[in-house]
Amino acid sequence: MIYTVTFNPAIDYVVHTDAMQVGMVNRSHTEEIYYGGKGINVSMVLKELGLESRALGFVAGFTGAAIEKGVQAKGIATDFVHLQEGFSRINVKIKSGEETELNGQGPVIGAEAVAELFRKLDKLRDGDTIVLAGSIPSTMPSDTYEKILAHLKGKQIRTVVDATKDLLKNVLQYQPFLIKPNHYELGELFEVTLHSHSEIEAYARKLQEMGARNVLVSMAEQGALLLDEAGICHICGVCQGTVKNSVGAGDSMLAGFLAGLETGDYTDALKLGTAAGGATTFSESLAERAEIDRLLLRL
Ligand SMILES: Nc1ncnc2c1ncn2[C@@H]1O[C@H](COP(=O)(O)OP(=O)(O)O)[C@@H](O)[C@H]1O
Ligand SMILES: O=P(O)(O)OC[C@H]1O[C@](O)(COP(=O)(O)O)[C@@H](O)[C@@H]1O
Repeated sequence: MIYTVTFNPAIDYVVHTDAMQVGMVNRSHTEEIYYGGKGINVSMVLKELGLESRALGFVAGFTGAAIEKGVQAKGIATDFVHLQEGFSRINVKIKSGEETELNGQGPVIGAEAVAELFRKLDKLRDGDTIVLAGSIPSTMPSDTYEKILAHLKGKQIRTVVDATKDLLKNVLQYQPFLIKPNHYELGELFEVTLHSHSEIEAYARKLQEMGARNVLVSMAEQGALLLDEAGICHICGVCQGTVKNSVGAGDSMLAGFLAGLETGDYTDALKLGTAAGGATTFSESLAERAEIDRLLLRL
C-alpha cells in the first residue's frame, strides 16, 4: 500500500482574471476549487493511474471536512487526524497570464495530534511506501519529517519526501528512497542558482552523498533529471502542449514516477512521471489518465 501524508492539506481556490493589479479591486471571470496539498495531489494522480493509496494528514474545520469528503469522493481511502480547532487552509492561485500563489498558514497542530498521526503510522508494514509531501505549519518543529522517518526505521518501507529547505535536509540521514526537489529548491538548499544540467547533476550528487538514494529533480519546462541509486544520471525532456496550469505538476510527476516503478525500471518511471507532469500542466486541473497515456506515447 502507498500512504501519502499531507500535514497541511488545502482547498486550492483558483481564480482567473484578465489583468491583476496590485493594490486595486480585481474581479475574476471564473473560479474553481480543488482539494489539494501535495500528498493529496499525489493520491489523486495515483488513483488516475490505477494505484490505490491511503491519504493521511491533518484536517480541521469546515474546509477540512470538505477536503476529506472531496478526497473520498474520488475513491481514495483516507485516515486523517481531525483537529479540534482552526480550519484547513485555502490556497489562492491567481491566474492572469502568469500565476501568483498565496498559500495559507494552516491550523495549529498540537503534540497530541502528532502522536495520533504516529499511531496511524504504526499500521505501515514491510513493503509499503510512504510519501511525505508539502509544507508543515510554521507552528511545528522543522524536524517533524525526520522524526517520522526515525519512527519507521527498522521496517522495510520505501520513503519518499517532497519538501523544501530544512524539512528535506533533515531527512537525508535516514536514506530516503526518493526525494523530489525542483531545480530551484535544489539550488536553495545550497544557496546557489542552478542553470545547466551538469550543475544540477553535481548538486543532486551532493544530496546523494548526504544520504538520499534516488534524487529526482524536476525542472519545469526544461524536463527532469534523475540520479538513480546506482549513480546513473537520466535526463528526460518535456511533452509538448499548451500550458494551462502549473499547480500540482510536481506532485503529478511524483505519482507517475512511483506508478512507473510498479511495473518498470527507472527510465520507464521517469517517462511516466514526465507524462503525468505534462498532463497536469496542459489541463486546468490534475492529470487525467487519457491525457497521460496520450503524452506517454510521444516520449
Ligand atoms: N511548461 C511545461 N511544459 C511541459 N511539461 C511541464 C511544464 N512544466 C512542468 N512540466 C512537467 O511537470 C514536471 C514537474 O514540474 P515542476 O514545475 O518542475 O514541478 P514543481 O511543481 O514541483 O515545481 C516537469 O519535470 C515536466 O515534466
Ligand atoms: O505545484 P506543486 O509543487 O506540485 O504543489 C501544488 C500543491 O502544493 C500547494 O501549493 C501547497 O504547497 P505547500 O504544502 O508546500 O505549501 C497546494 O496548494 C497545491 O495543491
